[in-house]
Amino acid sequence: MDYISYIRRMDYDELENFAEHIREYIIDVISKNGGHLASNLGVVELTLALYRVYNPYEDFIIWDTGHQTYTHKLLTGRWDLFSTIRKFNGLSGYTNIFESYVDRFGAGHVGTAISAALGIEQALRLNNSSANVVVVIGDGALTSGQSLEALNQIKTLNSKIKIIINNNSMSISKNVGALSHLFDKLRSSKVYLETKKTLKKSMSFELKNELKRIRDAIKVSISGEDFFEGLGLKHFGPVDGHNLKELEDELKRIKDYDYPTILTVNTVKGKGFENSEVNPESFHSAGKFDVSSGVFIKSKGIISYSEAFGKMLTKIAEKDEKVVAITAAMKSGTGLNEFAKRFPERFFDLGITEQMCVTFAGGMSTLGFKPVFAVYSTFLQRGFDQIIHDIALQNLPVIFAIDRAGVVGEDGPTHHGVFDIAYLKMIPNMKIYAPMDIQDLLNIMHTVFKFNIDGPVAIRYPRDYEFGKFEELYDKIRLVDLDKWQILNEGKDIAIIATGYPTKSALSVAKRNGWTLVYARSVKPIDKETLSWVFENHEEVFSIEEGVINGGFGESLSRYGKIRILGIEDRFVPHGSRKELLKILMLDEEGIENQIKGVIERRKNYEDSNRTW
Ligand SMILES: Cc1ncc(C[n+]2csc(CCOP(=O)(O)OP(=O)(O)O)c2C)c(N)n1
Ligand SMILES: CC(=O)[C@@H](O)[C@H](O)COP(=O)(O)O
Ligand SMILES: [Mg+2]
Repeated sequence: MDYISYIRRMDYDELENFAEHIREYIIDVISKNGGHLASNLGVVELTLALYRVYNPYEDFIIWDTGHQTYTHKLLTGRWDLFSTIRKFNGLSGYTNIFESYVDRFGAGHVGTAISAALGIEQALRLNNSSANVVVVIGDGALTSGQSLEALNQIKTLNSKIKIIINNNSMSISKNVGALSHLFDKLRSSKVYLETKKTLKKSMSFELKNELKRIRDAIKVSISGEDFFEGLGLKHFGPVDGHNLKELEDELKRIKDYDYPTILTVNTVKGKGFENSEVNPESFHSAGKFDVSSGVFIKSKGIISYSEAFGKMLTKIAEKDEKVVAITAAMKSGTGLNEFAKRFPERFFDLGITEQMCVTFAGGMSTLGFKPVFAVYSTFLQRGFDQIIHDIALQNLPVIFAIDRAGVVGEDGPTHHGVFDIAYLKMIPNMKIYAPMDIQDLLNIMHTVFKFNIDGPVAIRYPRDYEFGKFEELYDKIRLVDLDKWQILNEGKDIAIIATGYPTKSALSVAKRNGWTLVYARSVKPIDKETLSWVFENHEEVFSIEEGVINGGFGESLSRYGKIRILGIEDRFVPHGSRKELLKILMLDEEGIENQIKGVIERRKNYEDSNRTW
């Protein structure tokens, strides 16, 4: 069904009913699949109005981050498939160019849309095409470094793009930084909105112009020169993002302007579902929930790595006033809520600025502080140069708490944290630890802070959980020899050297088969003594890691002897549950056993066939 011509035939009452229908559908599916509920509920009307004015099949609509594109997907040929969203083999939770050509540019990370749109616009020009280029970007994403870099080029590139700010005052948590205050002021220019509402029915042309003049005066008076106008864009709005008629009028107005334009649209994150309106942060990246109560469906008695990390850091900070925590807009995801409440003066949410966070941590460390940058593995990719240039080169003692290391599940390839071992391991001075379980995460943290570190340290752990309570684990913390590998099972012929999460599965396999299992808590430095012992005493040696093989842990061991590496082959991993993905990657217990037995079998067959000859 072609929903674009369908919505264009509707009157506003029909359109409003359709918006409600879309909301109900999204709520129903996301309550079962999990997903970015609040962001999507906020842009239903915006997407409908946008696609009545622009045609996504002809124009180029670029959605920043792509996490708010559920209505876009529903309207562009994916209505019937929507129940598969974020499931293995189902629709992606983001824009994805392999899924549909109207997903003009794939995303998942924040802040790429304006850059991509400017590139697309220049390419269209070279092709003599007059298609429109429109960006939809959240107020959080607009504050990220790459967005600002791109905004700075709009005038120079003689661009005509239209940027729509979806201003809901929220990143995942409350948006931070000076620009967020500017957006708040714009949002609450109620004088303008209310005057407009009162006058709109009887508005003459003169009155309309007078109103625009008032609006412009308000914008300038609250912010000095309008920030966006200073960058060469015409700035319109704010417009009520849930009023279809107003939205459409304003979108039509900017469509034909021959200059780059930015339109501020005020939306309510989580709109239309009471629980997500009241608590948009919890419903940003929502797990499964019960629609009637709005309560999340969670297993009881579990603790996640993130939660354990956050609690442990709070404990450590109680005793050590030099410990500070830094996040790039991921306070709750990285488990830092408690720390932020306990030590507000030692907690820094710097917004979506991973590069800045790395260098900021470096700066603090030069004055004797112990900065911990808690960051998802995939987002730390943004800070790669800063890690080398600002931290490692100066051997600064900064701790990188790398959450979501390994496959993350339903967010998929944009978010899997499978590259960090490879991109960190090659950096001189960098030490990398990968705990096999939550207990050892706490042990590593305890040890790292006990003995002052003398350079950068990364601790990587997965988006996973265990049954148990923090207090019980905390009671058992102990100092560990960080750089010494542990022989957890001594067997014969076959040895496995495992690091991080797959260690537990590998241990079960080793025990069952009488093989040796060495736990490499330290990815770098390599424990050469234990490694030599392994090579000298076993016929076949395997390594296991939840990360890419190219440039990974196993590859660094291959310099010292013959090793078979189990990890992630040279391809992007799709989305699906973590369990499903570990299975297809053959990194769960069954997969590890089958891979090793397969090698042994092939070797035996080869030897047998050689003997026959
Ligand atoms: C580089 C990067 N850092 C962090 C994130 C995590 N993240 C996803 S959405 C988001 C907030 C975006 O806020 P906004 O753009 O205002 O969108 P909203 O959800 O409010 O509509 C963050 C921090 C990310 N996807 N990419
Ligand atoms: C869009 C985005 O990047 C985040 O919202 C991310 O999906 C959060 O992931 P978690 O659910 O693992 O915190
Ligand atoms: Mg926002």
